[in-house]
Amino acid sequence: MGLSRELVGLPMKYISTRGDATRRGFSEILLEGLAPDGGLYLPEAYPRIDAPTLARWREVQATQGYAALAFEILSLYIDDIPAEDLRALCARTYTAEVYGSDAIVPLKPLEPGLCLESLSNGPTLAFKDMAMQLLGHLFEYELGRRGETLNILGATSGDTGSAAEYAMRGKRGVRVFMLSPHGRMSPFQQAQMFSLQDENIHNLAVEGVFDDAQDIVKAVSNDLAFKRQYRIGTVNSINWARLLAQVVYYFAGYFLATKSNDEQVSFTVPSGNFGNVCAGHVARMMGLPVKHLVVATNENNVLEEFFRTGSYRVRGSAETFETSSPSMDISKASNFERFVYDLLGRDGARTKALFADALSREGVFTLSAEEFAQIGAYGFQSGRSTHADRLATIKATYEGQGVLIDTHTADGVKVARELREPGVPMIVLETALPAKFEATIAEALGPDVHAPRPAALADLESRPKRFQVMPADTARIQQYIRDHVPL
Ligand SMILES: Cc1ncc(COP(=O)(O)O)c(C=O)c1O
Ligand SMILES: N[C@@H](CCOP(=O)(O)O)C(=O)O
Repeated sequence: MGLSRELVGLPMKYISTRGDATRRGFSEILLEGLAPDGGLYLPEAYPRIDAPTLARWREVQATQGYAALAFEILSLYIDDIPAEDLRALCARTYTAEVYGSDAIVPLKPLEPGLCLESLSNGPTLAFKDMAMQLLGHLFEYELGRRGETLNILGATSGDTGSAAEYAMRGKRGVRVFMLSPHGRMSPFQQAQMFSLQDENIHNLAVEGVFDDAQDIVKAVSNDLAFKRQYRIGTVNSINWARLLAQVVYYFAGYFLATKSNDEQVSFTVPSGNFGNVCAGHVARMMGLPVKHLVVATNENNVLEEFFRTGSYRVRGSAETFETSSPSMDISKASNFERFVYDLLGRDGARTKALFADALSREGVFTLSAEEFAQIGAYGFQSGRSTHADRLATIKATYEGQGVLIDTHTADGVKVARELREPGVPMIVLETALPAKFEATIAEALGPDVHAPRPAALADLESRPKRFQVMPADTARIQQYIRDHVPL
């Protein structure tokens, strides 16, 4: 596939998926988010892990823990932060105190050959904390070093928002403007965000779906004059640092599920914006022995359809269903562009033609037969799950294995059970905890089963809320930012 490089100590630089070949360092793209040509940043080439390195990393995880493994992986991609500082940032981020156990991402067996990787034991009970906590420390470090401030503009369908706000609370020099789809998140998710009273946190509930909010984030990021004047940064997975942090738990999960590096595993990833599974793609490109990356969607099945047909057909707001796995109610997977860029042999002009031209003109693009034939080499498979599947899976997993799972993880487990193969362990990423989606848990299991929640969140939904409803209008959001950012 020709997209990797050997570990020979070359400087690590980043380029855009849309053809801007300007080589930028990590710290620059950390604060920048989207590339100036509207593309997404990727490393010039993926570092390729040889067998001795993989063996050493297995040992590092077993003897020194997750933070040390994170440092090993991150240091291949970040060479403009001194190694000792980066090591300290990893150690400060990945602690048992924040993630509930020394293992940080323990595996939970479901049945022979099938397990969950627990990614949702951080402060906001979703996998977003795995990367967002690191991002909070990285932003604070880099802004402190430069003596600058940053105004983060984000979009959330339920979990990125609270993870970002919890990670950025009290961080020097950082303000957060978080757009969410008004009325479409669970009561717990809304309360997690809207109950925050911090001055530097602004919750803007947009009249629209997640994709409308994400479109606004991209439009603002593409207004380069505004972006520079108001120092706009991003925390969505369009920011490469988010993805990079997520690469680590694919390695960690692999080491926990296997005894030797000769074994292969597959991962099933409940998917929406394609950030999580794209991190798995990066891990696989680095040489992690992953057989399949299974993309599990809910009824909003744009991605499942793509991997089945080669056509990427985004849906408008009216066609985006409101489901019981609301964080995956996404019809334009912004991160998907990174994978397609790799699939097209890193042809920036073709990627731009598909994403900037065809998609905005017609709302759809279809790969050529030759391009579609390449997908198998990248290990992707896909499946879809519905509300009835979620209820049945939550019930079967609770009654059969005594494990209570959330609605998004249920989408993953349903698809994993369909696609797993004998002899290849299947790891399903647990992307949230059931406490966030109580109504559907009650629908699946009856009113007597309660999802446990941390004592500190017992009264969450009854706390006073601070948020503002706004139209899905880029100019109005920009005006709100002008009104709240001193120049
Ligand atoms: C609980 C949960 N599961 C799955 C997803 C989908 O992940 P991704 O957007 O990285 O595909 C999200 C949102 O991103 C989420 O919050
Ligand atoms: N599901 C996400 C949507 C945003 O995804 P991101 O990974 O790009 O931040 C959410 O819960 O907000």
